[in-house]
Amino acid sequence: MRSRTTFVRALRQCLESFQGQSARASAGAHAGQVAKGSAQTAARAVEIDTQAFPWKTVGLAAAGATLMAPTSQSACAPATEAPATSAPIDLSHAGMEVPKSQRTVVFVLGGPGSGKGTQCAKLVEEFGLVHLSAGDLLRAHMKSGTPDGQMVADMIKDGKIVPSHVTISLLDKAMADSGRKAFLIDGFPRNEENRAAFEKQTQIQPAFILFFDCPEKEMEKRLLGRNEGRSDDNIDTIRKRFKVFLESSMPVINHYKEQGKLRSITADRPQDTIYTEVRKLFQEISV
Ligand SMILES: Nc1ncnc2c1ncn2[C@@H]1O[C@H](COP(=O)(O)OP(=O)(O)OP(=O)(O)O)[C@@H](O)[C@H]1O
Ligand SMILES: Nc1ccn([C@@H]2O[C@H](COP(=O)(O)O)[C@@H](O)[C@H]2O)c(=O)n1
Repeated sequence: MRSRTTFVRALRQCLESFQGQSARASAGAHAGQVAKGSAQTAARAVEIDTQAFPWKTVGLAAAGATLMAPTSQSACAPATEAPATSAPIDLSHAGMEVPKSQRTVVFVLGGPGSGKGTQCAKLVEEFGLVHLSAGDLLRAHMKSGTPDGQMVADMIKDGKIVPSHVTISLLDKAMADSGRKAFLIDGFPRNEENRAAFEKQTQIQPAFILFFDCPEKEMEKRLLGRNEGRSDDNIDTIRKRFKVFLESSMPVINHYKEQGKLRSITADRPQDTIYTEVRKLFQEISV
């Protein structure tokens, strides 16, 4: 089983290999923006470029980071605007696949509208982790014209959980395409089937689970006010999603609680107050 120590080691390795550079890769986050919400942003999850920013932040950020990718550049494009540096370059950022055994994952869970995507965007901004939202990847997939796209669209509209093999394939591909090692996986695993299939297929155990604990009333208010044109942000589907969360996702959260891996955050507070607590979890492991 992969431990917290392993997570720290992986992050340190990244840190060491990226001194002098900062980077950021995200499933849907521009700096300072909320990560969720559109197929376009999800598509960016797998578009990582190798251009380097000057060193900006400390800790995991340094570990991290590749830039948000301009869509015209391939993952293997040379670092045309990189500042001069004698620091070693991690080839994982140049399009080479990182071995699955070196991947480190934090699952980000919580009810619909609990603020997972919002807080992930802040973590991406500060720590440079790769944010992969399962929902965003599925929404992009449903628009991709593939044969199961309509099935995924119907299931999302109905608040149902898409078969694990579809979601895991998308996550696995996004992880591989990123060329990176440390991931925030948001909205996954949603049920026991998701959890067991991910472990079996990837052999990855999460470092820990970041859980946003939020009352339904508050989540409902947020979802109804989100206004991103999502097919499932209507009161009928929202109620179905709450039911699925209680019946299918809570057992997964309880499983990780029993394993001592749950880091629970009270989520019906202002975003910045929440983030102050969230970031400490990641600072702890970056020192
Ligand atoms: N702490 C907060 N207080 C008030 N509103 C918030 C807070 N955090 C997020 N929001 C808002 O609530 C809405 C839902 O947030 P977000 O998309 O981050 O939730 P989520 O858990 O990722 O949802 P989903 O699982 O449905 O994708 C957004 O409009 C966001 O701006
Ligand atoms: N592991 C998952 C994650 C999501 N879905 C489907 O997507 C919908 C939206 O998810 P968000 O995390 O963006 O709220 C969700 O209601 C499911 O229909 C899934 O099937 N499996």
